[in-house]
Formats: sequence, C-alpha cells, structure tokens
Amino acid sequence: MANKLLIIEDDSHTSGELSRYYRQKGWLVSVADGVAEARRLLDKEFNPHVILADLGLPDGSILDHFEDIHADTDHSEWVFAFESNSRTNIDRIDELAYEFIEKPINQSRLDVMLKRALRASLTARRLANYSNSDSQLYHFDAYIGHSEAVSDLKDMLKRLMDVPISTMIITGETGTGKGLTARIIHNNGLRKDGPLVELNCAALPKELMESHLFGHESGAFTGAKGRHRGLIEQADGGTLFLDEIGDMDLDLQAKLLKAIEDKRIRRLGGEREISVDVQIIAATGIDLEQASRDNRFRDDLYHRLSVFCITLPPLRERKNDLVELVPRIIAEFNSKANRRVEVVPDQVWDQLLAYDWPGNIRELRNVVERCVLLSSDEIFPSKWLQLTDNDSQEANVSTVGIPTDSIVIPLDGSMALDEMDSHIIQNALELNDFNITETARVLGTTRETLRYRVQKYGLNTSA
Ligand SMILES: Nc1ncnc2c1ncn2[C@@H]1O[C@H](COP(=O)(O)OP(=O)(O)OP(=O)(O)O)[C@@H](O)[C@H]1O
Repeated sequence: MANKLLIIEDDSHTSGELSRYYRQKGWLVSVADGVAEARRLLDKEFNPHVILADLGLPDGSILDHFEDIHADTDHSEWVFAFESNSRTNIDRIDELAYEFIEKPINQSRLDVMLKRALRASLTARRLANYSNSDSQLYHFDAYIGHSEAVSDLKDMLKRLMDVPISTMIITGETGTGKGLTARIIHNNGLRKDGPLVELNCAALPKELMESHLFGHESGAFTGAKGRHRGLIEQADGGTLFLDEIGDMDLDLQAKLLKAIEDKRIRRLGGEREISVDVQIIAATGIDLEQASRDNRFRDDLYHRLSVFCITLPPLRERKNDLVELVPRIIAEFNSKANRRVEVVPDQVWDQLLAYDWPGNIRELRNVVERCVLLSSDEIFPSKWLQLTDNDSQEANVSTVGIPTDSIVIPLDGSMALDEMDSHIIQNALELNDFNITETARVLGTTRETLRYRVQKYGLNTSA
C-alpha cells in the first residue's frame, strides 16, 4: 500500500512543486487549498499517513479546527509549515505537530521530517491493529470444548466464516461466551482486516447511546463539543458488536433498522448521509422473540437481525467440557499469578461436576482463579471452591450486631470480585424493596448500569 500524503497549501505554485516532487518519490499525494477542502478529503477516507499543512490559509487556521479535523484521521502525523515572519504560537504547534518547518522550505529537511512522520504513523497504526484485532487470541480454539454441543457450534461457525453476513444474533445465558464468539466470528471471517467495534446497549442512557452510535456534528446538542464519528461509522468495513441488544431503546431500534437497511447514516445535527458497510453481530441473554411479542423489542428488527442465529449452550448441558476447561484456566492463572497448581483431586472434580454453574464459564473462571491464587502448593485447594447456592452462603455469614441496612461481605478470599458485586446489588435491591431507582441511588450508579448488572448476574428483581 502506498504511503499517503495530504498537502494543505493555498499557494498553488508551492503545492504543485511539492506534490510533483513527492509523487516522484513514490507517495500518493492529495492537495487541499484550504481548511474546507482538507475536511472534505479527510471525510472521503483518503486516510493520509502524513499531513503537511500550511498555517496561513485563506479560509481559516488549521489550529482553530485542529481537534475536529484530527478526529477524522487514522493516526495521521502532522507537519506544519509557516512563514518565519508570521506571528505563530510555537507552543501550540509544538503540542500538536509531529514536526514543524519554517518557510521557505528546505527540501532535504522536509524529506527527513516526512520520513520520520511516516514511520510514526505506520507504527501507531500497526499497534492499533494489533491490539484491536487480537486475531491470535480469537482463533477458533479460544472457544474451549469438544462436547457434542460445542462441536456442532464450531462446525456452524466455520461454515459461516466464508459467508458475507450482514446481521446475526448470538443468544445464550450470561457467561456462556457471547462476547468471545462475536470476536471469533469477526477475527476469522471475511471482515477480519476491518475494525471490530463493541458497544454494550445496556450501559448508556438513550440520548448518549444515540450519539455514540450515529455520531454528531459540533453543537448538535448541549455539550456536543466538536464533531464525533459514531461507532457505526467507525466500524465501516468491519463489524459492530452490539451486546445486550434487548436493552436498546425502541426509537433507537427503529433508527438502527433503517441504518442497516439503507446502509447509510446521518450524524446527529448533520445534513448529509454517509454510506456505511458494517456487519452487525448482536448478542442477548433474553428471549428476543418473546420480547418482540411483548412489544419490548421491534419485531422487524428482530427478523432482520435473526437471519443467522447462534445459541450458545449453558455449561450445565456440557459438563464433560470441564475436563478441558479447568486445566486450561488453571494454566492461565498459574502463569498470570506465578502459581504451580498441577493436581486436581477427585473430590474437587466431583464438586465441579455436581454444580450447575448458573454463571457459566465466567463463574467457572472466577472460581478457578480464586482457588489458584489461594493455593499454596501443586494441589488444587478444595476449600476455596465454595460451590454453594446463595442462600447457604448467606447463612454462613454472621450478621449479629450489624445495622439492618448494612451488607456483609466476607473478606476471607471466599468471594471473587464479581460475586461481591452481585451480592451487594442483590442485597441493596432487597433492602430497597426492589425499587430500581432507589437502589441505583444508594449504590451511586445509573439505572441503566444497575439493570445491566442485574441481568448479567441473573439477580432477582422482585420479592
Ligand atoms: N467456551 C469458552 N472457552 C473459553 N473461555 C470462555 C468460553 N466461553 C466463555 N469464556 C470466557 O468466559 C468469560 C465470559 O464470556 P463472555 O463475556 O463472552 O460471556 P457473555 O455470554 O458475553 O456474558 P454476558 O452475557 O454476561 O456479557 C470470558 O472471560 C470468556 O473469555
């Protein structure tokens, strides 16, 4: 792929000479004669590695719009050029630019600057790709298990890899690996070289969710500083993973459906439509068909999304996978925490196999993590398993002399952080007569976050 250079310069003689010179050196060059033209080119995804910008432009200064313009680039590096006799804020330039150079331009100095800026841009893009795509981490084998249910699932996933999927739903109980499966599909499918953008639909209030998804123009609403490209736009050419889709507001569902069908979106406060090419993977722990019958989820969106539907089996229905899962998770935490657990006694296996795992693999990971961290030799310690149901766990905790509006947490290593979180929320709900607003208030969180966690941990929301 050619190295791309954008020259922003109003003097056509200078820009002509520079573009000829750098084209000969193998760069793909575009020229803009002012701020407006530069924005137009960047919007068209020219995606330059380096931007050489003159500071004195007839339609304004790049510096005044820098944050907006820079937000439209993908790790581009800036080199500013300015007249030596102009009144220039060098501190500001130094803060924003990779390099800066006084006019008249010394060609060989500029050559060196552009080369360095190009290297910086390429490095930043590679790093971003590496951490974004995680293609190693999300190979098919990352989904551990060989039970019949998992083998069927993997066969199905492999078949889907060569198919251009525009929408799909992954369903399954909490902790069954919906997020993991979405990442595997993206990283092994036709769009693996594009971005994977994730959004939890339960985590934000409606207004914020809309601007996150569709983006906004500067001043589109109070507090909308600068232009923002929404997640749908950011996922262009790749995948948008919408977790907890069942929690999406109904109006927003209608807008999402329109965006999927038209393959176009409009930023909030924006006038023009932008084409997008995005694969949408939605995940949910609730029965969307039932939700659409109850008018809690749009029927048309449900049918659009469920062209392909994958249901992940709960761990209790594939307990024979424990023999593969447990050693892999032990090895992971042995290496993370510098432990050396090697032996899993029979009585531990008996307990692991007898338990129903309502929190599925996430719960299994927490339990194994706790046991490995608290191990003192190569034997997996059974005493930290604590695979009891909530009722008997609570019965073990003495509450004598503790105020009735308090929540007791044993700090003896018997609860993982997630379990504490779920225990606090369940107790806070009970103390507040299952009133979501009041419970969110006493926990200092939003109702949306609270609802998300209630669903995630499968908590009771009524007496
Ligand atoms: N089959 C599996 N093999 C290995 N790890 C798994 C598997 N399934 C899930 N996990 C791990 O379990 C944890 C929970 O998985 P994940 O977050 O994908 O579940 P989820 O179904 O999206 O949960 P939720 O609905 O609560 O968001 C993650 O650490 C994930 O990597």
